[in-house]
Amino acid sequence: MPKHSATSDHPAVELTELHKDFHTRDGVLSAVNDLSLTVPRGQTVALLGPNGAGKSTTIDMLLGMTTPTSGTVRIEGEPPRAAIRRGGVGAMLQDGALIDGLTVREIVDMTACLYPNPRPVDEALELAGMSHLAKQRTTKLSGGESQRVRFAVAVVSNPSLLVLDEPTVAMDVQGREDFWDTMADLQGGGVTVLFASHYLDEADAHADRVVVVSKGRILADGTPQEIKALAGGRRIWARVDDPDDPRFAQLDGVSSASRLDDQVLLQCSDSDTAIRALLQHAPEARSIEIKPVGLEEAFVAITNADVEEVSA
Ligand SMILES: Nc1ncnc2c1ncn2[C@@H]1O[C@H](COP(=O)(O)OP(=O)(O)OP(=O)(O)O)[C@@H](O)[C@H]1O
Repeated sequence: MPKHSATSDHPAVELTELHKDFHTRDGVLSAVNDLSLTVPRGQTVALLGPNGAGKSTTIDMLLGMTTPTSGTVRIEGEPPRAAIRRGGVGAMLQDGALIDGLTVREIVDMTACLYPNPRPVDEALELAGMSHLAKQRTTKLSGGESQRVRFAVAVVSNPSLLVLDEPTVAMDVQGREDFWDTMADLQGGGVTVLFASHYLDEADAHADRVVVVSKGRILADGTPQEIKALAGGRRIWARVDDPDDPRFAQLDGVSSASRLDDQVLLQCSDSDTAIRALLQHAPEARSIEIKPVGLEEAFVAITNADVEEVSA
């Protein structure tokens, strides 16, 4: 168990009405806009959003690296710096530089010395799959290996909260699998995880909760299942004689219809009702497929709806 997990009743993360404005040549850019988020201990949260959504800025504020324009950040009831000082937080950042000229072990060892109750260095190297490269100098590492070192650095303080900004970028398929296997062990031990990612399959497979952010605001917040349901649940594809028939969109259980070559694609609010209505309206329908909406499609639908709303 992580050492801080039972010390207080506060949630792992509490972001309250966070705002961050950047003053640029073109005026004030609102990177994070009234963002509030509470993460209970032990939960794994994926922060998803298009480029420039405000994910990294939110993470920077969470880690005390950027001061919010307004709003508050608490980690297990404390300001970020206090939580980090006691070793309660491990972080992997997008551009976290590794000191040149040191070996992998020296870097992890040096980091361990900064904290009161670190994990044994060998264990951190093992968790990151870097034991065999412990003597390697950081300048000789590949992109994926460098990411693993950042992970070893993140876990060596024995944190109860891991904050990871696009953790598996540059990792190959095996590296990603190993990483998530290790994460599963840490999650099983009660560690809270907040990670930003562009890999929606990772969020779907490994997060308890998905928070979709765009233009600094939260657009959707729920389990991967709930987020997928927001985009309309299921879709039906069928070959029909007239895929342009506008009456498909009016069928019971159907929220919208579109043509795909010689098929009609029905976006369903209730796929059971929709399939009955489809067969009644177009008995010739064939090659019928019903598929759930994936997280990727849901993400696109949610963020596109936001663009349309803003430009309307
Ligand atoms: N230091 C800064 N000065 C000015 N603007 C900034 C600064 N840092 C970030 N921004 C702007 O704030 C917005 C949010 O950026 P942020 O890096 O948080 O997005 P992100 O969701 O992490 O994007 P990505 O997925 O591309 O990493 C962007 O428009 C970005 O250009």
